[in-house]
Amino acid sequence: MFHAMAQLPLFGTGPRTLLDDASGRIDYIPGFLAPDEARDWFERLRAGVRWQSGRRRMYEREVDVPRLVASHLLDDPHLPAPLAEAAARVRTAVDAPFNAVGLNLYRDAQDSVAPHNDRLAHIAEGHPIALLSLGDTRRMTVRAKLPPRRVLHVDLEPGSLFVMSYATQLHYDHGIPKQHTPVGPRISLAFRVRRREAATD
Ligand SMILES: O=C(O)CCC(=O)C(=O)O
Ligand SMILES: [Fe+2]
Repeated sequence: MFHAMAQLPLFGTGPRTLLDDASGRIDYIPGFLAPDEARDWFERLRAGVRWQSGRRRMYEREVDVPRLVASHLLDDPHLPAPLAEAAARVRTAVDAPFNAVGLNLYRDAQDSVAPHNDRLAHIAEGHPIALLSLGDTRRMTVRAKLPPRRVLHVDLEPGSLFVMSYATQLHYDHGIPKQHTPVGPRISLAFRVRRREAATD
């Protein structure tokens, strides 16, 4: 999945493969972006993206998801510049034809994403999901769907890249829980290869 790993500019402690077996592969690359660059993209995206309150159906009601969201196709002529730059950068490390990015803004410790797997009906089969983190560090929990329910906790630091293979979405849920200690805002960029028929959804 990765190429030219040795040539990546690394500002952290180096890439780590957190999981690599029949259930899938997860890689964490701290310091994928330089700290200044991560800060710059964070500020520009926080100010420049049309953030929306996400809605999801829960039983009969619609409820707000506890974070702000946005999404873009990468061939959008109005793609905000930092997203185009980020997509190009991610493509240098992950060999996948990413065509869409989902953005999440966690405003504070109360914002979260519930455990889930990304919707495979929307993702072209076999392609990974790459999460670029900006802003404050939040902890991701990855938990196997079946017993024994193996759990991974990963602190997603600013400027890091977290890559989950397609297979992991079948075997694991991932989420960002609310936390008890105060934390500043975080933005994540989720790069995906969307199926053509799902590209506008
Ligand atoms: O914020 C993150 O790093 C995770 C986001 C996520 O799981 C998603 O957008 O599907
Ligand atoms: Fe997800």
